[in-house]
Amino acid sequence: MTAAIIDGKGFAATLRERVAALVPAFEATAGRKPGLTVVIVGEDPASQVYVRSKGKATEAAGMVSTTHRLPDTTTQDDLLALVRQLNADPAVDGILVQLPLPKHLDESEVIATIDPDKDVDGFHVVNAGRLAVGQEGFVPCTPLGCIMLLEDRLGDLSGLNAVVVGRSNIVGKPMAQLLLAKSCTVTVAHSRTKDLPEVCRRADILVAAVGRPEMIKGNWIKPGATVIDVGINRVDNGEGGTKLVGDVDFASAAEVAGAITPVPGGVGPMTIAVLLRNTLVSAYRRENVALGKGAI
Ligand SMILES: NC(=O)C1=CN([C@@H]2O[C@H](COP(=O)(O)OP(=O)(O)OC[C@H]3O[C@@H](n4cnc5c(N)ncnc54)[C@H](OP(=O)(O)O)[C@@H]3O)[C@@H](O)[C@H]2O)C=CC1
Ligand SMILES: Nc1nc(=O)c2c([nH]1)NC[C@@H]1CN(c3ccc(C(=O)N[C@@H](CCC(=O)O)C(=O)O)cc3)C=[N+]21
Repeated sequence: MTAAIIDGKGFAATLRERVAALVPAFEATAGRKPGLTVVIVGEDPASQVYVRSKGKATEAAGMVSTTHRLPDTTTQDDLLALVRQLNADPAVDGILVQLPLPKHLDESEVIATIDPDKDVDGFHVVNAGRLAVGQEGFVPCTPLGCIMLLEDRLGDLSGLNAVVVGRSNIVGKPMAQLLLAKSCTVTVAHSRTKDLPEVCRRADILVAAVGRPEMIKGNWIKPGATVIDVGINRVDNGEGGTKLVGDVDFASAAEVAGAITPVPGGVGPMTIAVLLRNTLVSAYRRENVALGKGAI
């Protein structure tokens, strides 16, 4: 069997267009555009690239993008003061503090300081709690993007066996919560899981969010399963350069799976598109402008 390739990049482009199409109605009512502010501390080159592409995508969708670039020497107090200032700024609908932060800064305190109703990353404990109990809030962009791809491909997910490999607060755990909310039977695997290949083989839906290049092999996959590869790993390409690979060994997995996301071009582009979607939703909610259910 050769798996269908799930075109995350194409789906993300369509989602960005749908977001952009909903901006004018907001602007007409609120008298301003939705605004996303990104805060980046330090010079990490990969983070700089992500932040630039977020800024470009935000503007392309007709929203206001603001970026605060802070030096490595920024103190915790400086960063918290900036977050509080953004919380109080009515033109800011979404706040994203790019992670990871330099080691001397306390990420959890920074996230806890963001107004949960501007937390378009969905990382605040209030939003994690809302997701856990099924209340409206913000869902982390990467897992929400994965669910969109899964529902587009499979329709109703109820009753399917889903295995999530990875239990981080930003990907694995919210992914498991979302799959549970869609009535999947969910298993969360991690570094202490016994016989991971066997656990993976039970999955109709396999989500890999591990951070280990090409760890999940084709013979760990149930024939016909849908495989979502969240991993983004930069590795040697054997010719003196680098390339991006996922957490799934794409070549062997594609021979067994029914459908699979590629890296790049799969989940990554969805993360940014959902960030724009969350920012638009935040703007509509904050200004009490009606956004029909299921509009985005
Ligand atoms: N596409 C996108 O937009 C995004 C991609 N990513 C990528 O997704 C991947 C995961 O990210 P993130 O969740 O932040 O990573 P973390 O490092 O926070 O979490 C990794 C998880 O994988 C588990 N794990 C590690 N090694 C193994 C192993 N050998 N067997 C089983 N489980 C293992 C860990 O288990 P334990 O808890 O026991 O330590 C942990 O729960 C990374 O490649 C990252 O770059 C992340 C965010 C967005
Ligand atoms: N507060 C915060 N929120 C985040 O959402 C966040 C973060 N910090 N820190 C870093 C991770 C990682 N992340 C990605 C976004 C887009 C791609 C993406 O677009 N990837 C392209 C390839 C990009 C390339 O070529 O380098 C793809 O997979 O096709 C990947 C990864 C968001 N993150």
